[in-house]
Amino acid sequence: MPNREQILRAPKVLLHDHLDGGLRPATIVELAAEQGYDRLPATDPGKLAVWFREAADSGSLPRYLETFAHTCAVMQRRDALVRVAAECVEDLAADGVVYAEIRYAPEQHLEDGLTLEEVVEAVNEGFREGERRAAAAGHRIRTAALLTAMRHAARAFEIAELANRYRDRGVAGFDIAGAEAGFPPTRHLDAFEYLKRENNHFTIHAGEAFGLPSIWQALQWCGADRLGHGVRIIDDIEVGDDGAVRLGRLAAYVRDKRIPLEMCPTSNLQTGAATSYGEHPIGLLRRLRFRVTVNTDNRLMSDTSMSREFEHLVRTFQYSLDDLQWFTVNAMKSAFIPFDERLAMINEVIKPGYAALRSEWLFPSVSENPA
Ligand SMILES: O=c1[nH]cnc2c1ncn2[C@@H]1O[C@H](CO)[C@@H](O)[C@H]1O
Ligand SMILES: [Zn+2]
Repeated sequence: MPNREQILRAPKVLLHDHLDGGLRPATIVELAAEQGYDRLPATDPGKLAVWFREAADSGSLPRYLETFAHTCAVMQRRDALVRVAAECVEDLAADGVVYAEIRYAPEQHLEDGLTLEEVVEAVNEGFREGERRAAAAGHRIRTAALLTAMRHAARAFEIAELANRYRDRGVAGFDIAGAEAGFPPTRHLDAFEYLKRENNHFTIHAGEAFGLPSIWQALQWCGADRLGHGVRIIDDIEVGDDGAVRLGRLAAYVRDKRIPLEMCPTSNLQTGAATSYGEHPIGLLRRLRFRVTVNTDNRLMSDTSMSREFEHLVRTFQYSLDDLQWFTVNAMKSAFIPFDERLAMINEVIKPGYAALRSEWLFPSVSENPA
């Protein structure tokens, strides 16, 4: 089993990470002070970090989502967006992430007068700055934005157009997020149909706080390329007492068509979508060879990172470096950047990275961690 330090150095790919769910606590405190935002639940970064984790640990998605009011509050100005985006990339790179798609909802950053375009450009600038700083610190990382529309709102078409306008300028695709129950994906069918006509890519948060009908709509009505979470697909899988597995039609479709599942184990424990790491559907889905990927969702609210998600899985399911490589290659195959770039990432970055880790035992006296 890989140890913590090897997991940190293993190349990792992250497809599902919210920009407004990953701020550094100290940055929130500083931005709030600069901007005169006085509603933070704590002004000590350590206490604020604990507050986010505990408040998000609510067992309900709507209550989990309330915590974003404080992060979005300090992300209304250009310089704040640039800073948060740059720090996000630095943090991911320091954690060994080599490719990340980071999402956010531009419509949530307009309160101080920025336009949708200004929001996208500020975040893009921050991502590029973060990539440069990471490289200077010895970490190579490539990042792209996904533009999210909020499912309770009515701006999905406009945000889809925005994503399309910036598709060769830092934006790799589109997403919808927010409370799931009561807001089915078909509410935004016009946006998805538009993106399909434009040959663009999108993922949909589905099967997290609501079950199979949400997944079915996301795939069969909306045509999602990937599923955000998708954990409830487990409801369409039967495991008999003898261990025999039977897939329903929808689960079989998801597996047969290699639909990527953006799974976020820790986030699911907080929102009540799963009860423990051991019981999390990711174990069975990986065994059945669904196209499972591992993600952070919200690093701040879940007090997590890609390495920590991997560590939990390694501890729970005894995963090896081969398993971690499998998740990572799955994620890279499922990314929204062009095929030749994904392939080169797999062959030139990911596989050699894991091969180097796997061969360390051959050189015990030079290995950084001989145990
Ligand atoms: O797990 C999730 N499920 C649904 N919506 C989410 C989740 N995490 C974050 N957001 C929502 O996405 C917005 C844009 O990033 C966040 O502001 C939050 O409201
Ligand atoms: Zn999410």
